[in-house]
Amino acid sequence: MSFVPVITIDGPSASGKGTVAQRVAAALGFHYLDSGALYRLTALAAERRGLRWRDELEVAQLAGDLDVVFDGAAVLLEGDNVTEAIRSETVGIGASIVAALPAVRSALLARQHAFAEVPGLVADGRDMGSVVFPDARLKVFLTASAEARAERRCKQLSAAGEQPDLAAITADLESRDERDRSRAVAPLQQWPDALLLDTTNMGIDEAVEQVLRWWKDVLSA
Ligand SMILES: Nc1ncnc2c1ncn2[C@@H]1O[C@H](COP(=O)(O)OP(=O)(O)O)[C@@H](O)[C@H]1O
Ligand SMILES: Nc1ccn([C@H]2C[C@H](O)[C@@H](COP(=O)(O)OP(=O)(O)O)O2)c(=O)n1
Repeated sequence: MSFVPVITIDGPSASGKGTVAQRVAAALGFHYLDSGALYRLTALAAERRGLRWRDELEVAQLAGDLDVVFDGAAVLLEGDNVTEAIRSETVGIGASIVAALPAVRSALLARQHAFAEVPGLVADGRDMGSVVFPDARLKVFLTASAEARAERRCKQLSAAGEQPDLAAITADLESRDERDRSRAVAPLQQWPDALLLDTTNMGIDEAVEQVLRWWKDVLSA
């Protein structure tokens, strides 16, 4: 696996990881892994089966057996198009809850490794550089202030036809970040080998350009 070049982009919710990772992947012709989608799919599948998000063994078994197809931008769960359903705030909270269960994380590991194919992979999440792809050639920790992230999430939800409440979104982001940071397994953290990219006052283009510059540096080192 390690001969496939991997770029990891980890960071808190709504920092722009997915947007930047997809743009970098497109620029380099690399594959893209949205690892958060796997936790979101697990949470949604559990809800649909009537399981509680904290039932570790049942949810882990479900995660291991997930029938998922990533078809371009579309995501199918057991043949059902859930592209929008997995993006709701409720499913995001569920994802953060199931993601704290060690057996669920193990059940999703092989599926994530399978994304590392030639010519390369850009993977975004919380533990891409620390646990899933520790040998990645470039590791980025992408963040922004809680205010900037809450505003971005609100705009994103409005564009999707929801009517978000800024105060509720801010509270939700903060409690999700806290859960993701304080869990025992694979906590969200900026590890020493990751380069910090704070996009509080930076546009998407600039963030993408910075990652591509770092990648050039890696290749020429
Ligand atoms: N640097 C940036 N400046 C302004 N908005 C951004 C920036 N990066 C991302 N966004 C916007 O913020 C929202 C959340 O980005 P997303 O990539 O979904 O974040 P994450 O994957 O970290 O949750 C998107 O609507 C995206 O267009
Ligand atoms: N590699 C990952 C990716 C996501 N998670 C968990 C933690 C997050 O709260 C949820 C949802 O992740 P996702 O990246 O889709 O969430 P955001 O779009 O950043 O809000 O899943 C994780 O624990 N490890």
